[in-house]
Amino acid sequence: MSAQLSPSSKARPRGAARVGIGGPVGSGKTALLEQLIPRFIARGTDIAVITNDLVTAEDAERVRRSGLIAPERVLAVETGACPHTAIREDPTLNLAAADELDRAYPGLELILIESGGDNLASSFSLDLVDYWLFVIDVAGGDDIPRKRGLGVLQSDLLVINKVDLAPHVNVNLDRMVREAHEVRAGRATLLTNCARGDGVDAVVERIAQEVLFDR
Ligand SMILES: Nc1nc2c(ncn2[C@@H]2O[C@H](COP(=O)(O)OP(=O)(O)OP(=O)(O)O)[C@@H](O)[C@H]2O)c(=O)[nH]1
Repeated sequence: MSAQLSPSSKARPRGAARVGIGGPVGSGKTALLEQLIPRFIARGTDIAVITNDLVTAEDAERVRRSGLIAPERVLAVETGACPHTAIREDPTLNLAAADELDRAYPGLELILIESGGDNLASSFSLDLVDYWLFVIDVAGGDDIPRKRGLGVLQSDLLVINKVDLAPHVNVNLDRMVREAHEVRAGRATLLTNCARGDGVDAVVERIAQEVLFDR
């Protein structure tokens, strides 16, 4: 596919599409990233990654060490105390990192930007991303969709992760999904087990269709 067909190309004629991955602390954002990277590489998508951490580059180091992607294609943004500032109010650091990747890799098609772990109200600026995922997990409780956090309501794709844990934490998955559909006004919701990779192909497919326009 050509990145010139992506929505991002309208704003940035030669740039890669930019996809945000946000969500509460520990919901599985990095685990999802680690499942997405090999799938996009296998389908021939030219990708790079930006991770956001509070005061370290821990997530970036984890992804670099994983061997899933060339380490130089993974940039770290250190956000300080407020992870959401760097993806919403003032995304300057992330924009600079994404521009740097665009310059370094002229054929780049997709940049995955993982936010630091935050709360249910976090969201991405559309100046930074073309599309964003919000990752919650069943261990946080099946009432999360009912709490109507901004991430749950407004993300382009809601990912409910750790479905394998549902029986162990007394979560009624059917009800959780139903309530997610109710509050999201038709926006997509997908279920994953990022420890095993279950459900991740559907996430890739969704991004390919909606961001890369590549079926
Ligand atoms: N059982 C189970 N564990 C998972 C799943 N996905 C992630 N985990 C585990 O959950 C923990 C947190 O996962 P991470 O990927 O580090 O979560 P994160 O959202 O990136 O965390 P922060 O960056 O600290 O906000 C790790 O111990 C993962 O192994 C899943 O689907 N099922």
